[in-house]
Amino acid sequence: KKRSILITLLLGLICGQTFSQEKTTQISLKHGSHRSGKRTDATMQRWREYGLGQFIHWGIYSIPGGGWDGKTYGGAAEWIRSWSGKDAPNDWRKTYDNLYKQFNPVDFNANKWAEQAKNMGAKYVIFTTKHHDGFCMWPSKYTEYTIANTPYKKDIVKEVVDAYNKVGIDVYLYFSVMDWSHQGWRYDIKSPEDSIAFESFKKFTRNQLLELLTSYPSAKGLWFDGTWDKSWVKQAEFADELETEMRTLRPGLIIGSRFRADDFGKRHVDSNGVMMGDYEQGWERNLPNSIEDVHGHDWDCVMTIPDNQWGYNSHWKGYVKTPYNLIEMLVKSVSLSGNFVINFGPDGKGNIRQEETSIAKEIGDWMKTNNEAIYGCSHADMKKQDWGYFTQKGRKLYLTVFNRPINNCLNVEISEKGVKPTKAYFLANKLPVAIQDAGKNKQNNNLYNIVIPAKYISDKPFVIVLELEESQTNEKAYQQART
Ligand SMILES: C[C@@H]1O/C(=N\OC(=O)Nc2ccccc2)[C@@H](O)[C@H](O)[C@@H]1O
Repeated sequence: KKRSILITLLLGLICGQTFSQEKTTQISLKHGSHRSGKRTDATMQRWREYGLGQFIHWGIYSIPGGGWDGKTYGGAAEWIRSWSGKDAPNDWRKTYDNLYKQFNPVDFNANKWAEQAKNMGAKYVIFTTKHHDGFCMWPSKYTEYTIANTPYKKDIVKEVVDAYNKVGIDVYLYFSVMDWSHQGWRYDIKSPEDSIAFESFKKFTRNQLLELLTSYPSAKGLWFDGTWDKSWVKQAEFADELETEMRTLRPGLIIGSRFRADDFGKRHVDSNGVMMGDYEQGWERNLPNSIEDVHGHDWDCVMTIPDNQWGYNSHWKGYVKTPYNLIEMLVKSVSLSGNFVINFGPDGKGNIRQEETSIAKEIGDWMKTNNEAIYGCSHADMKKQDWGYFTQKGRKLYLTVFNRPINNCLNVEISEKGVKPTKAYFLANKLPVAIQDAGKNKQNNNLYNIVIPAKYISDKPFVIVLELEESQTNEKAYQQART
């Protein structure tokens, strides 16, 4: 018996020692993350308070709109140039590569787009300067494949930046590193020829990025894409130095986690699990389900209205999200301390389609009444309830109700020890709402029922404000319990 106790103790010691070594060993990286934790500067805080953004995918791919010669195809419309075989118009590439010669969006009016985005309640816009096909919506001097060589001629990026800034919406520039139009682009680097070609591509990419930052100084950040292929993943040093160069050129610049890979090809988070970039960009057409999924990072979710079409597609297939699907995703994003960005795909003439216009209107109407529960709000340390979501700003909790309980009682569990709600009222009309004390649960948390008046009818999600007393301790008491 004594021997077995001794062996158990020894094993425990060895495992404990191994575990503690794994926990503290950091892999030394030259090109991993250069900062951990959230950025605390004012520019990033402004980004954090946006809540709602607009994505715009607009380019040559908007001309075919997912089809050709009267036939439509299933893939993402902005990828049409890459389609081949039965899923593509025959002899497609040559046709596509000449489409820019007919790009003349006569209906384009950046001020109208900006007005619509303003009315929707968007605080920032992400605009495609260059998508994977390599066509530049600005007159880049590093390639002929630009807006300058189309019948339209004018600098669309400038028109968008100026129009959106004029109505107080910040602009972020989407840039695809992958560029199918450039001779030097490679998916991987497998030969000396690949290396030489890719060196010219890297130089071209750096030139274009510095050109964008210099030409549009009011752009607050870059939203990178097309960085998943091995060729780019192998450029840890180059990409790291380029990111540093861009941040030096534009102090405060905001760049997400999708730009570069570390010394070992790790993307989004480096080999030590530390996020690279200022916010997590992996939530693409996907949302975190809990605050744990967010890992304490800033993040944005970019979302299409149909299933998976970013560029204009004349025939939306599959499920098209309703305004209230999108409003629920927006509130859920803010309740988990993220931003929600809704994509619009204007057509080849520069029109925003009717479906997107009516969604923007419906969301805008809801935001006009309820934006206090969105702007500047973030996660509340409250137990998630079925009736909807909590967002918080200071000592105000915003309860956005999507699923009204039959008994009209919104369960609320306050884990901050000793903190009680002082009053509750509808955000829309400030009419008071009763707070019923419902005792304590087994974690000794205070329970309450917020009682929605039976006569209150709403066919839309609504917000109740719950004001809390000042917190009794600077550390939330329950956190001590958890450690
Ligand atoms: C915003 C979208 O970004 C893309 N691709 O994103 C991703 O591939 N996202 C992704 C992939 C795997 C996991 C997580 C995100 C593009 O190909 C697409 O055309 C669009 O511009």
